[in-house]
Amino acid sequence: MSSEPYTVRWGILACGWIASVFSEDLLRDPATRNVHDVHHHIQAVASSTSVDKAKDFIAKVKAPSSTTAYGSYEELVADPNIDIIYVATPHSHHFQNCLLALNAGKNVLCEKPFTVNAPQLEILIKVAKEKGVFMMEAVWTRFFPLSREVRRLVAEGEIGDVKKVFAWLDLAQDPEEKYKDGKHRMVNPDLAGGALLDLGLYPLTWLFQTLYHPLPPSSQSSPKVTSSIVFHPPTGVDASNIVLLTFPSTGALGVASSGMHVSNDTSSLGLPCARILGTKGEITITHPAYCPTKFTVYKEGEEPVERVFPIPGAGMFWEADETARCLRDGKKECEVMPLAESLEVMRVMDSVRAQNGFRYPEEIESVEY
Ligand SMILES: NC(=O)C1=CN([C@@H]2O[C@H](COP(=O)(O)OP(=O)(O)OC[C@H]3O[C@@H](n4cnc5c(N)ncnc54)[C@H](OP(=O)(O)O)[C@@H]3O)[C@@H](O)[C@H]2O)C=CC1
Ligand SMILES: O=C1OC[C@@H](O)[C@H](O)[C@H]1O
Repeated sequence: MSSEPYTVRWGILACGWIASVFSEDLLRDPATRNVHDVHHHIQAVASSTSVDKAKDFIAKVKAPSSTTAYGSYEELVADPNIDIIYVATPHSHHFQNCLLALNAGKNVLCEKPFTVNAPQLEILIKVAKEKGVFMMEAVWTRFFPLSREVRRLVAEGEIGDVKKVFAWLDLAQDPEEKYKDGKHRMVNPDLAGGALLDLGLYPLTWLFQTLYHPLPPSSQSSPKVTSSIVFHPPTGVDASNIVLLTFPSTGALGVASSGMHVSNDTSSLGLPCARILGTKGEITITHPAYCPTKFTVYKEGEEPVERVFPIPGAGMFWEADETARCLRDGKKECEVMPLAESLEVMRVMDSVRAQNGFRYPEEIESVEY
């Protein structure tokens, strides 16, 4: 293998909050996280609002002044100097933006949740395969060294057979007051708002990466879903939810909950966001579920073992590094976040919404675009 790092040329689609966090992470020297095999270059940035917004974004994240600024997503996906498009629009727009990029023959890393519903994701997967390009949902949490270590411990039976997992992501946001006009993407049904799609993805990630991902493919069958939702009456999206999953091949149970009214760790006290219960012990992950830095292993008759995993930056670079390795190696998907598993999670969220009579406007549920 060459000793030169493999460089990926990124195209950033949208200039909102997470796009800036991700871009700043791309620009961090990989050596600061002891990564030497891949490197990231921001080739171009596009805003659907204006080219000036893209220019301001480039200046704000301190991307090189040679970075191309576009005033439309169409121009971005047509740029032949881009290897991969990072989609950072609200959930409602992921389907159409990913399709745009895929149809232009571009590889895609799309922010979570992948789409509004599973039928949309099925189409994206089909198109990505037809075009022969790489695609992945940007579930950054899965790529943390902490998550990899937890998956290893679970797979190697450190706490025996995992039979129950409880996971939470409640972030108190006072939506009645803070999002009073109903326009913010957290509560806006036109942007696929609500706790489940935005926050619920993370506790579901903890269930899936401990109760589903470690299983051999022949045992990875769809979980049975039972759920309850409490709505946010001003806009009709879900404010809070509890999802109970039963995994048929192992008989393991998982409870995932998310919401916008209370917090599962109001004062950053190091309270749990997940408890992984096995027949020989437990692993407790500290809040927040999207970027925890600590877990503790408890076993009968043994001192608890606490493990700390610092994040040198925002922590989004680890998913970018893995994406770069996949592109370098010619892979079309990543085994850490396989497309089939994204689809399973999306199907769970579809079931939860169907069980509770929660549908978004037809325009964004549609598979026609
Ligand atoms: N991985 C993580 O930790 C996080 C992931 N996310 C995910 O990232 C996505 C974006 O979230 P976030 O960055 O907070 O959102 P923002 O509202 O800050 O940014 C979204 C951007 O999308 C573009 N956009 C295109 N069409 C629309 C539209 N109709 N309404 C609003 N914006 C539009 C705009 O960029 P422009 O005008 O430049 O085209 C806008 O700035 C979500 O899907 C969310 O789930 C969010 C936060 C954290
Ligand atoms: O992905 C996310 O993680 C952090 C939350 O604050 C944010 O709302 C969500 O989109």
